[in-house]
Amino acid sequence: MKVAIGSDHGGYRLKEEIKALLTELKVDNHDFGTYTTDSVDYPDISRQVAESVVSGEYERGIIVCGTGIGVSIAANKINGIRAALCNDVFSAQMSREHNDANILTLGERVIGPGLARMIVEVWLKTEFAGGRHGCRVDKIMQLEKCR
Ligand SMILES: O=C(CO)[C@H](O)[C@H](O)[C@H](O)COP(=O)(O)O
Repeated sequence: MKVAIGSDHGGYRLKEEIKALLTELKVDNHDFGTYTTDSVDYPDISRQVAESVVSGEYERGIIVCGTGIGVSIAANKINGIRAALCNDVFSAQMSREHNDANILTLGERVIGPGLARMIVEVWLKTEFAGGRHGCRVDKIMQLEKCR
């Protein structure tokens, strides 16, 4: 699996931790920045990661900001993206099983690196369950046509 990752300054340290985890897990990944703790605008990073997932270059994306909220809102503006803010393991599992989330967002100012690692591992390994959830995800994607 190829994974795109990114963060703003508020998520930079946790993004680096996740990058190390992906390398440990031998998951092919690309870091879209930011590369320092200097202040940047999270929609710019969200857009780059989201577009790389929609284009098919990367299968999934992981984006970190201070809370995980801003990057999630921004990523969900891109057609084809289902970004889920998961600051707990159960939500991470359900976001894959029920929602087929293709982007995970996390908040560095909310959770610690240990929990974040567990969330990322579960999110990467959990498959979409399909069935009744498939119809619901299809209905979500149809909402894009209303834009
Ligand atoms: O977008 C966010 C909140 O929804 C993120 O937490 C940002 O990282 C945060 O807003 C950045 O805030 P800062 O005061 O500019 O560091």
